Amino acid sequence: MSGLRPVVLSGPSGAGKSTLMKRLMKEHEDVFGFSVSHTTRNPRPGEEDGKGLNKLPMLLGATLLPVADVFSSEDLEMSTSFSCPNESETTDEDYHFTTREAMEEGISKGEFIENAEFSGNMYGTSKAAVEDVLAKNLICILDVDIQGVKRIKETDLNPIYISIQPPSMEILEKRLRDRQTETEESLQKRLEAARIDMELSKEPGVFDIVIINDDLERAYEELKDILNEEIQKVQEAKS
Ligand SMILES: Nc1ncnc2c1ncn2[C@@H]1O[C@H](COP(=O)(O)OP(=O)(O)OP(=O)(O)O)[C@@H](O)[C@H]1O
Repeated sequence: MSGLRPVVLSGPSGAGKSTLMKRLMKEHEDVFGFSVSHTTRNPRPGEEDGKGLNKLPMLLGATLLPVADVFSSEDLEMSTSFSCPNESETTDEDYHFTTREAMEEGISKGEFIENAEFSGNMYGTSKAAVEDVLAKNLICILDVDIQGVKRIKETDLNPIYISIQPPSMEILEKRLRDRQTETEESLQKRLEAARIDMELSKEPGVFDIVIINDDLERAYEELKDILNEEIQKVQEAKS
C-alpha cells in the first residue's frame, strides 16, 4: 500500500471544485488520479475495460460520473449521490464493464461506495477502484455530494474530507449564471441542492476543512495546505 489517503471533495455545484482542482492538477502533474467506475452498460466501439485507470481527466469527478450517459438520461435526479458535471465537459473515460448480477452482488457485499441507475444501466464506484489509484501512487479524488460523503464515512477508506463552499447563495447563483452551462430548470435544481448542502456542511465533524471560495487565491492556498502532506508523500515515493 502507498499509505496515501484519498480526498473527498464536496460542495454545491458552482462552488468552484473544478476550478480549484484543475489548478492543483496543473501545478502538480501526475499526483492526482481518478478511479474507474463500474457500469452494466455495453462498451461502445473502442472502449476497453478499465483503460481509464491512469488517465487524469480534466473533469473533476469523472471517476464517479457516467458523464455522457447521465446527460442522455432524462431521469437524472439531484438527489443521487453523483454530482453533476457541466454538460459540455464530457469525457471518454472507460469503465469496468460488468453484469447486473455481478454488480448487485458487489453492492450487497458492501464493495461499492456509490451506485446509481441511469437509463436502465447501473453505475458505481468500488472501493477497489479507489485503492487501485492509491496503489499507483496517485491521490484519488472523489467528487461526491453530501450523500456520497455520508456513504464514504461508512467505509474504511479514511479520506481527507474537504468541502468547497460559495461565500453566499447570491454569489453562487451569479457564478452559475455566468458559467452559462445551465438551463433555468437545472440552475434552480442546483440552487435547491446547494441550500441543503450548505446547511449540512455546517454539521460539526463532517469535513476536515470547509473552504469558503471567496477569493480564489486564498481558497487555493487553503486547499494546497491541507493536501500538502499527501502531495509530499507522492513526490517522495517518486524520487
Ligand atoms: N473564487 C472565485 N471567484 C469568482 N469566480 C469563481 C471563483 N471560483 C470559481 N469561479 C467561477 O465559478 C464558476 C463555477 O465554478 P466551477 O465550475 O469550478 O464549480 P464546481 O463546484 O466545479 O461546479 P460543478 O459541481 O457544477 O462542476 C466557474 O465559472 C468559475 O470560473
